[in-house]
Amino acid sequence: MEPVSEVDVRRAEKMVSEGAPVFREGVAPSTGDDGLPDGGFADHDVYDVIVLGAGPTGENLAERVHAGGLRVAVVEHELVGGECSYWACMPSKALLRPVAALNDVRHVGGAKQAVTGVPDTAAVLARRDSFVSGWKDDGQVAWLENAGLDLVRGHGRLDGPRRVVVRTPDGGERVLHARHAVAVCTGSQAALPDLPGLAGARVWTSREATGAKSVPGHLAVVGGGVVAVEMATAWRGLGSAVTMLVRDRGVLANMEPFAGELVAESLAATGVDLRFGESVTEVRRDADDRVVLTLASGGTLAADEVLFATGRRPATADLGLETVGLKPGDWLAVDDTGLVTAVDGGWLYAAGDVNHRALLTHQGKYQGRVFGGVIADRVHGRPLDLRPWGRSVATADLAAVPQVVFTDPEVAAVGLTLDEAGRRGLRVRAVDYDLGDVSGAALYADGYRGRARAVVDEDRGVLAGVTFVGPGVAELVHSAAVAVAAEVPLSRLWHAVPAYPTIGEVWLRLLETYRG
Ligand SMILES: Cc1cc2nc3c(=O)[nH]c(=O)nc-3n(C[C@H](O)[C@H](O)[C@H](O)COP(=O)(O)OP(=O)(O)OC[C@H]3O[C@@H](n4cnc5c(N)ncnc54)[C@H](O)[C@@H]3O)c2cc1C
Ligand SMILES: NC(=O)c1ccc[n+]([C@@H]2O[C@H](COP(=O)([O-])OP(=O)(O)OC[C@H]3O[C@@H](n4cnc5c(N)ncnc54)[C@H](O)[C@@H]3O)[C@@H](O)[C@H]2O)c1
Repeated sequence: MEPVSEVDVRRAEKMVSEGAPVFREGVAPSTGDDGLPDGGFADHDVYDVIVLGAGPTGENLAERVHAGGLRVAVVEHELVGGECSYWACMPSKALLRPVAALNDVRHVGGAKQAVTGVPDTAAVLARRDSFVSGWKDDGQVAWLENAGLDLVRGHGRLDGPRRVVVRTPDGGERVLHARHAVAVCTGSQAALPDLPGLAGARVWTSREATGAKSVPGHLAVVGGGVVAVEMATAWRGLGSAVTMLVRDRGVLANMEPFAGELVAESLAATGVDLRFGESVTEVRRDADDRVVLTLASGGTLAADEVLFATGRRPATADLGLETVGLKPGDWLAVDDTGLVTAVDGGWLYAAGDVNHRALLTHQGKYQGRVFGGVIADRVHGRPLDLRPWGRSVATADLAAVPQVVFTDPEVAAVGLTLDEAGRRGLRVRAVDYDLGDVSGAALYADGYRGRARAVVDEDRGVLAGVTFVGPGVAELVHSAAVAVAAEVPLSRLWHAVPAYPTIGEVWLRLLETYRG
């Protein structure tokens, strides 16, 4: 079976076997002005760089730092691989994929007649379990070790500049010293509202929603963001009755408005009870073990489970931030090279969810690659390239973040929405196209419904953002990411000829519409 690890194990093994740079004592020497106390601690507890958190971000950052010839410790208090591998991206997509596959077939005349049953939910859950390796991290630990990184199991806390105290699983304590840098890659956790009764009501967060062992009869979902719509899609597709309680007027508020509209329409068509402008004021479990929600509009709603998909908070509450002058529980704002802006001395970095730039695995990995390289360059005294899109800055975080929402229809977007571009003061024009009018889309699904928008930066003749909504559009997102990140002039995009008849021919239709 393919490695389910979010990191490409084979690539790492190849890299190691090909003799990628390994730590050599002396490459990054302690110069005496490195701020470490003289003696009093074991050499093996002195590292060039300490990485807190072995999620996708920490793994990538540590690998880059090590590739730069530095000695790295990675501290992890739960599973190597982090939220993404075990409680987020992988299990959620493993639940969604069978639902999407069935939806696809049900929209193709001649094929749909072959689908007469319902999903085998036990098989779906077992497949999900295999994608999270039964919540065991042996594969990722092996990757880490093969990559030459030292794993330190336990809860890490800062204890002043460049010092980390690790509470180890055996109840002991290990003190680590960093010669050069500490990189906080501790991610984020589900944020729950402060509601009466919530603490004792055994509500679901994204962890329970992606890890459930059975299909709830009736699931209530609070929230209208990405987790809410994806989990409503998954569990509705697997047979749950689903009620969504959305306090806003629509879902997916940060995307182009038509994305949320099409997704909400489709959720309603599958039988999801969508209630907009609705909030929960109290939660309790009743004697029958049902969860009872008191609603702001009056009345109550009883369900078997309730998922609070109400956003994220940084995993910084118990990180010793107060020992370096920061406030526990805060996001860690960084500059474009990853340095925490509020801490002097150039030693504290933060990457991934915890810096709040873009809460997505691929952006965390990207930051890991960029910031890891920066750390190594700074240690070796090599010049940085700080120009926008230079090797030492995470420019894409600001201008070209791709995201796919795996609902039916899918939403694939990159860069700025029309609204965001306007707020940034760009002179832009929106170009819209009905995806159902593209031959490849019509072939893909009978009655195909979808829409595309390109946001054109009129002053520069390039794309500021692109959004596709429709079945099967997920894989289009990278073409759009290339166009936006590379700032391909529209005049040149005409020469990127989409193959006929694919959904990608929407690119041609968007250009024709823009030209008029
Ligand atoms: C349900 C859901 C689905 C998602 N789906 C997608 C998706 O499809 N695509 C996508 O791009 N993104 C998705 N995301 C977002 C993605 O999961 C995060 O952006 C990603 O996990 C962030 O990676 P990270 O390494 O920054 O943090 P994390 O993955 O949270 O890793 C942080 C690690 O640090 C460890 N840690 C924390 N504190 C300490 C400490 N003090 N000491 C030691 N270790 C510590 C944690 O145990 C963890 O292993 C999803 C999120 C959710 C909730
Ligand atoms: N496919 C993907 O890329 C994917 C999938 C899932 C999650 N993610 C990432 O994970 C992050 C977290 O997702 P999320 O959906 O939890 O957060 P979110 O910020 O996207 O959405 C939170 C939702 O909860 C609502 N909300 C917040 N507080 C509330 C309250 N007290 N009562 C009622 N509603 C409340 C908000 O209005 C919003 O609709 C996102 O930033 C997203 O990028 C990505």
